Amino acid sequence: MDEVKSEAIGQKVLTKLSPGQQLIKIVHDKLEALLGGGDNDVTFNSGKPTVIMMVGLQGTGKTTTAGKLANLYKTKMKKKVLLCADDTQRPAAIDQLKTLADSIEVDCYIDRTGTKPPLIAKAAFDKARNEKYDVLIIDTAGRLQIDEPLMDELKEIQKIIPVDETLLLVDAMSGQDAVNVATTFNKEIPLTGLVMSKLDGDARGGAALSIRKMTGVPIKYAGVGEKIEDLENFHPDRMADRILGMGDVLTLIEDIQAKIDEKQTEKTSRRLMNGQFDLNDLLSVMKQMKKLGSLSKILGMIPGMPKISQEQMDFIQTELRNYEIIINSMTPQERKKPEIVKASRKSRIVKGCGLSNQEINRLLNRYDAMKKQLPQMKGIMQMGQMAKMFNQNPSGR
Ligand SMILES: Nc1nc2c(ncn2[C@@H]2O[C@H](COP(=O)(O)OP(=O)(O)OP(=O)(O)O)[C@@H](O)[C@H]2O)c(=O)[nH]1
Repeated sequence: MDEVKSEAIGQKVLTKLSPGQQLIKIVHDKLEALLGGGDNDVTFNSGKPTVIMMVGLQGTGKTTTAGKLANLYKTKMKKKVLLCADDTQRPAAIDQLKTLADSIEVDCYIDRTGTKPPLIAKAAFDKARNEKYDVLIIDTAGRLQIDEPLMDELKEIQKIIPVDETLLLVDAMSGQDAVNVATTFNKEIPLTGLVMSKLDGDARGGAALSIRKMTGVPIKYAGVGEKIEDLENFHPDRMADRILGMGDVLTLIEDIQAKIDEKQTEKTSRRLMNGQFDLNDLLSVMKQMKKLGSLSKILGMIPGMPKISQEQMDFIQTELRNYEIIINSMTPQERKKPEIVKASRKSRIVKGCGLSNQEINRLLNRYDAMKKQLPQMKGIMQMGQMAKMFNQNPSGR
């Protein structure tokens, strides 16, 4: 399809979206462009082995990923693969790679005689060339932090054998640290690609964006689990989705739009803005939240929200239910002016709602604390307004 035509279709799709969705789509596309670009896969040589060197700090997943790549190239691309255990720092790493190699029936070059890593790499390369392997994957040593001996060793390997791909392992969970590591590695030994490991974890993966931007090096693969088949080619669009939590944001906006009682929300918002907040307002906010589903569902849909355990969630839900029961046992005057609820009123409410004095005190203390946090409360109440604004057509039609 020619570009003009596809652009016209793209515009048509865009104009069908609400302004909020359009905004998210534009940000998404921009993110995708920033994350992608460049060559997103390994290019294989013909007639001589393609040499891939895995580098990175300790525990980032080099050995595991070396095995995963060997498996991918062997099973999906029918390549003859040789692994090289060049991590002489950690003897267990040699056994780890050998076990992985055996499990996928791939050859593994091992030298336990104290030979220096660059010479082991050279011997493995000679074997790969002489025995017509398509790919040689070298698992190098990791360090706790970047140091000179490590860099010298890697530079030496690059000097004595023709390394086609130097892939840096980046742990998605390590955030800004990963950005610093990648930038330093790339300055010392030019990288041809990055592998983000542990993307099956909780990390949103914002580090991928910074690393891509800071180094200009393409992200080629994503590790999505501990098993040998848990490796994917890197998809910038999926990563953009993940960073934005896009599906979730749209669902949240739609849910709010569909379920929130706009008139009630507006009324409560206005009262909040005027600094008026009583127990009737609290009851109304809780009723609106109930309509959106469980609290954990709402919090889970907001990008960047820390995970809350089921136990904590159950506790919060019970507290909210109790507040509702207590407020319903109060007189209209008490709801409007909770500060008048003293000992005798409390014992009447206790009798009415079947809960304890302590629980009533907790509600009143919470109410006091909330009143002090009115500015943030305003923001929450405005979500309903935002949803409305997002779904309006900009031309007003
Ligand atoms: N969940 C998850 N775990 C991973 C992933 N990749 C690697 N791991 C785990 O991370 C841990 C460290 O992986 P290794 O492959 O031993 O790391 P390394 O970089 O070779 O470590 P050193 O040899 O000490 O430098 C292991 O427990 C792996 O199973 C991934 O994509 N997801």
